[in-house]
Amino acid sequence: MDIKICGLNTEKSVAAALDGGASHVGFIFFPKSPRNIAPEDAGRLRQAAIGRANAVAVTVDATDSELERIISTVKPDMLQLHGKEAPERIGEIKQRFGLPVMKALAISTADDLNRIAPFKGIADRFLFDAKPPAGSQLPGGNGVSFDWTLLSKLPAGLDYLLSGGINSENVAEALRMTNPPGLDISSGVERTPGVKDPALIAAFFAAVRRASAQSVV
Ligand SMILES: O=C(O)c1ccccc1NCC(=O)[C@H](O)[C@H](O)COP(=O)(O)O
Repeated sequence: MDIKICGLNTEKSVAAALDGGASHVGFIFFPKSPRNIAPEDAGRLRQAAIGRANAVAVTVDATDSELERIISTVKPDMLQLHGKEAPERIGEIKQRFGLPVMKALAISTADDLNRIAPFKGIADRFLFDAKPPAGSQLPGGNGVSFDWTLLSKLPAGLDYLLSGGINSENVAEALRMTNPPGLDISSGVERTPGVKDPALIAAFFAAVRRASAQSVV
């Protein structure tokens, strides 16, 4: 199963994610986020992931020139579009930059699942996150979960990461309820907003391994 640790901004946190077995390491390019990172710093940190994990650049309604700067500096393996990007815009971005795209969609009701269809065949993957709480300036990284039972209605075979408020305590339940192709976690492995804790990252991977072992028995 894929596991993306998102919002990394130090060498130690990248190392903890890679040592734990992360398939994806995420870097946030959104100035209002406590996890925002300069492309030059992300470009340096992502070196450790080469040959071990995919580097994901997370942007929010970025312009072509912003994307150009991030992509040329960081050389990510994938883009995560976490804003209000329409399917047409995603098609343009894919054509212009030639990178796979993961489209983030916020889920709070069964109706939100209807927003998936227009992106099928355009987005390479989905990331299902919770809606930001009232007053939050962040479209992601809010540490809140949505009702995972809604995902029982997903089209079969859809490739997605389950995201939003996942942590060591609830990951077993998340896996049991949704059996997702992948997981994404950010604030659940932080000491304070924007500050990843290598010990919490290690504990998270241990919790995933325990949960996976139990599901095999
Ligand atoms: O994490 C952020 O600060 C952020 C800001 C703007 C857009 C997206 C952002 N995060 C994207 C992610 O993929 C997070 O890992 C995801 O939202 C889950 O976060 P959390 O609920 O804290 O685990």
